[in-house]
Amino acid sequence: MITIKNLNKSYGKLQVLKDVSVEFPKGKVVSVIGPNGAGKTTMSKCILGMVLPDTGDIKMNGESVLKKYAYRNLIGYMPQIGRYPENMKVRQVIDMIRDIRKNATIDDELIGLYRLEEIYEKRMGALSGGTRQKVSAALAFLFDPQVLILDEPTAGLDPIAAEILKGKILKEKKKGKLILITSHVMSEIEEVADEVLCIVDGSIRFYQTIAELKEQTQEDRLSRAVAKIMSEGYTS
Ligand SMILES: Nc1ncnc2c1ncn2[C@@H]1O[C@H](COP(=O)(O)OP(=O)(O)OP(=O)(O)O)[C@@H](O)[C@H]1O
Repeated sequence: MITIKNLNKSYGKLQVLKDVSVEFPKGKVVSVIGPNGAGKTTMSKCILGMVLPDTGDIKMNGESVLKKYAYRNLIGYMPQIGRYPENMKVRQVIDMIRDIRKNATIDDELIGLYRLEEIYEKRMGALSGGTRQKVSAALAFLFDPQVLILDEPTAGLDPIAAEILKGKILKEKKKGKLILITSHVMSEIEEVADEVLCIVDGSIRFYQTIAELKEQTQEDRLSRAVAKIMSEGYTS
């Protein structure tokens, strides 16, 4: 569904992505892991067209996305930190985004599950960090996109809100969507993801299913399997 080929990106002298090639199939939840600063968000932003790679290509459903725009309608994005006009009310933000895509199919399930209507008249600037995350999650899923890119989606969410989001992720996966999740929480990845892509220092360290990782390391917990691979220098 998304194919990345020989992607390179530098910021000044710092090479953040080094010849990254990977293929993400539909109907999977892929967790993107790796140390802080490894290049995970930069890769996501390249897919979204928010960062232009220096070299390489990204294809969605067989077509290059570089310097194109229409494909973005197929992707829902939840950023690590959602930035909104502080003075706008929650209702105004949601209406504004809806207005941009008048003819799109609407999936407002998360608006209901998070009871966002109850805070519609609050200003974005007055929301707690977790509530702001709920708005970001609701917006990411709002247009029923084929692909979801979620950057540390449960960071800051309370346990109930996090469960609701995990449930939603699994529900959308069943519909054949591709969901990429950046996360540092291994227990959570284990609950929702099928595959793990590990990026270290701008390069892919491994891309395997959770079952393969456990089998290869003979560990039954993902956190231990990943720790073992990282410390013992396994590659695949
Ligand atoms: N706009 C930018 N200008 C300059 N350097 C940047 C920019 N965006 C990211 N970087 C640098 O690129 C590197 C990779 O950043 P990126 O955000 O992709 O990492 P990450 O793997 O998502 O990290 P984290 O787990 O901390 O979110 C970091 O060293 C970061 O400082």
